[in-house]
Amino acid sequence: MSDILDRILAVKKQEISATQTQKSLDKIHDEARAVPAPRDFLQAIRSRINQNHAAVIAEIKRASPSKGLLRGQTESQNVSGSGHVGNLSGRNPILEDFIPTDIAASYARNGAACLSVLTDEQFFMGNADFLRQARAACDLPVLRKDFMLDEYQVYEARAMGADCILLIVAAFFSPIFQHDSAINQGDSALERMHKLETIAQELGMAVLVEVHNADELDLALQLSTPLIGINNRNLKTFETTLDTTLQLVKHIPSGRIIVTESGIRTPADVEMMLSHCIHTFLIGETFMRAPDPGVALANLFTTNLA
Ligand SMILES: O=P(O)(O)OC[C@@H](O)[C@@H](O)c1c[nH]c2ccccc12
Repeated sequence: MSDILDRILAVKKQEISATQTQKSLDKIHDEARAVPAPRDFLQAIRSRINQNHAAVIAEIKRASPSKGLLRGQTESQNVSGSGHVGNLSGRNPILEDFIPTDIAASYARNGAACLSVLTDEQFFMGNADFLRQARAACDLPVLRKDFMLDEYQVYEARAMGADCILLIVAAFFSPIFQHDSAINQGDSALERMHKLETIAQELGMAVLVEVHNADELDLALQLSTPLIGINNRNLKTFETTLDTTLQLVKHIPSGRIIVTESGIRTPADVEMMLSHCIHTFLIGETFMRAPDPGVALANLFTTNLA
């Protein structure tokens, strides 16, 4: 039975070819060069750390395949059809409205370094418009959180306003990339990751390369980006353990910025990471389930760096 990452990638393959027939690579290429200049994602992280604060990449994620709906309502639940539920007192906070502009502004007010916005529609109920709206509502640089396989998606990311892309190493190790020549076009995993990184950098975007084990980390360290994400959630099984970060961090040379991703919930989790000199965090669910996501961020990060 194929795992969840393989299922997602199979859908991505269809999406990439479908969008490309609607809009050519040349056209998206032009759009990527016509949008306003990118914001400096790396600098935003570095300057928070230089000011002795943890750098938080705060995520806007409406749902996930493992947890279902995290915030807001689905179309069928939304009786009014307006996208708003009205201000009922005493309601469950997770049924608060999902309004990307409000969430982004709250994250920015409460000290986030950057945003991450899920744009995958089918598995995460995300949308490119959520990224556009969130970015327009604040000054923070924004990561397009999606499953990248093809150069088309990198241009598409910039065209929607993204300032950073995610490269998930496991995606390039997957059977769909390894065995489907329509997708790999003869490239090895490393060659394709290099190509996507180069395009992103030419467009002025940063690259967050995500790993989950030592083999993936070997490949990630061959890229030039300093941003290494360690995902505490295994995308094949969806099991989460913060130990993943603690194990892999030992193998990362100095000079890289390590981002601990997923499953961070409590002040004790944050303290534990800080005590291992990990200063950059990517957090979604904990904030999305809170009545006000930005306030939840401020409450989780109360201490300065040592
Ligand atoms: O909601 P969490 O457990 O705080 O996790 C956020 C982020 O790390 C997670 O959404 C994520 C990390 N890597 C990904 C790759 C694809 C989709 C989602 C992700």
